[in-house]
Amino acid sequence: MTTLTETPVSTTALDPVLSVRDVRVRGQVDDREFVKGVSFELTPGKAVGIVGESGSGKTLTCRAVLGVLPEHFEVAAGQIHVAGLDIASATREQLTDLRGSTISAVFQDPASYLNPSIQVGPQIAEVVRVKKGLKRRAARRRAVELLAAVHLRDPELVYSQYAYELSGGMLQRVLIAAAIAADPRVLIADEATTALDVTVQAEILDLLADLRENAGLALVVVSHDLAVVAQLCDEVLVMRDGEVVEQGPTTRVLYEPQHEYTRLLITEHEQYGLEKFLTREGP
Ligand SMILES: Nc1ncnc2c1ncn2[C@@H]1O[C@H](COP(=O)(O)OP(=O)(O)OP(=O)(O)O)[C@@H](O)[C@H]1O
Repeated sequence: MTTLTETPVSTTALDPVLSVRDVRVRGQVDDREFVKGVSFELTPGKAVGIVGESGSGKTLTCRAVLGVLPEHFEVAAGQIHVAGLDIASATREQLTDLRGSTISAVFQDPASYLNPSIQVGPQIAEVVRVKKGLKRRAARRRAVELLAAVHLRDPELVYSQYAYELSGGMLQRVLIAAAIAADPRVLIADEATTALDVTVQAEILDLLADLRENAGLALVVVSHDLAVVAQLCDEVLVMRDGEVVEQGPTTRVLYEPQHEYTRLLITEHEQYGLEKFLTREGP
C-alpha cells in the first residue's frame, strides 16, 4: 500500500501541534468582533470539530489559524501556535514555510483551488518540488503516489487530467492529495465534504480518518453537519454568532448537550442519522 507520509509521525507525542488560545477576530471596517474568543489544542492524531450555523465564524477561525484572514480582518487578541511557533511573531518567510508543510487546508469547492489550464498531477508535483525540495522526476512519482494514497483509481491517468474532466469527489481527493503532499501535521477540512453526495462524502471521511490514524495527522473539521463531526472528532466546539457556546468531548456534547443552541442543532440533525455515527465509546 502506498505510504501517506515519508517520515513516520509519532502519534504519542504530547506536545500540541496546534494551540489556539482565546482568539478574537475583528473586522476593521465596522470594528465588529466576528470571532469572540476561541480556544482549543490539538496533539498529533487528534481531531477537533467546529460546528454552528452559517456566519457563526467557523471559517474566519480557520483562516486566522492559517494566517490568511480576508482583507480588513485581523486577529485582535489571543495566541496561535503552530508546532510551537507563535504565528503573530513569525516572519513572512516562516509563515510561508509553515503553510503546506506543517499546516494545510482543504475547503469546499475544490475546482476553484486548481488551475483549470494545467493538468492536476503537475500541480501536486509542484507542491512536492517546492515544499519538499524533490527533483522533477521524483516529484512526479510522489504526486502519483499521493493520488493513489487518496484512493483514486488509475492515478497515472488522473495525473494527466484537467480539473473539468474530474467529478466533485475526485477533485476533492485531488485537493486532499495536494494538501497532504508536503506531509503536514495539521489539516483543516472546512466543509470539505459538503458538496458531495452521501457515498462520496463517506469515502472522503474514511480517508481523513485513515490519515489521522495512520499518519498521525491532526484535524480541524468544520462542518454544519453534526454527523460528520461525530464520526471524526474527539472534541467539538459549538459556535454561534462568533462565540463558542459549548465545547467538550464529542460524545458528551452530542449526548448530553448543556446549551439550548446545541440541543437545537442536534434536533435539526436527527433527520441526517446522527445515531449511526455516534457510539457511546466515542470516535
Ligand atoms: N471576506 C469577507 N468579507 C466580509 N465579511 C466576511 C468575510 N468573511 C466572513 N465575513 C463575515 O464574517 C461572518 C463569519 O463568517 P465565516 O465565514 O467565518 O462563517 P462560517 O461560520 O464559516 O459560515 P459558513 O458556514 O456559511 O461558511 C460572516 O457572517 C460574514 O458577515
